[in-house]
Amino acid sequence: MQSIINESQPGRRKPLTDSVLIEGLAVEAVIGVYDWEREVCQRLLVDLEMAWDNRKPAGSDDVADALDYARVSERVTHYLQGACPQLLETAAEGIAALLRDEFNVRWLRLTLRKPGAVPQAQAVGVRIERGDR
Ligand SMILES: Nc1nc2c(c(=O)[nH]1)N=C([C@H](O)[C@@H](O)CO)CN2
Repeated sequence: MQSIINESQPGRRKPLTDSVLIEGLAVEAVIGVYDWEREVCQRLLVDLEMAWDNRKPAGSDDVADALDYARVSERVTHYLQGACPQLLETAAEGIAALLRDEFNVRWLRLTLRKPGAVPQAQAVGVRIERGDR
């Protein structure tokens, strides 16, 4: 008997359970809503979990099959240093869009922290999830 959830149906993708991680990527960038914030660089910390099928790179031992966390880190840094948004939300959405468009990441969870923003707090930030695993 056919089950109600049939993953062998054409067009139906199996959820990806593997991930590639980047944690605590530190980037100095212009970001903020106040005038003084447009004149200085502030530290941002990026945490990323990105769905990826890690079986192929594990089999080939070839970084070309992997989601290269070094290339992603470089691209995210470059984006943040060029975008100069006011809000963390805007920055987070921009990063999510480029990961999906340029790196073919189908699901991601992104946490963006601004450790210096509220002196009484260790860090403040936003977290988003985009796409489907
Ligand atoms: N949800 C948000 N709240 C605030 C942000 C932000 O990006 N997202 N930004 C600021 C200021 O830029 C702040 O970081 C200055 O300390 C305030 N609130």
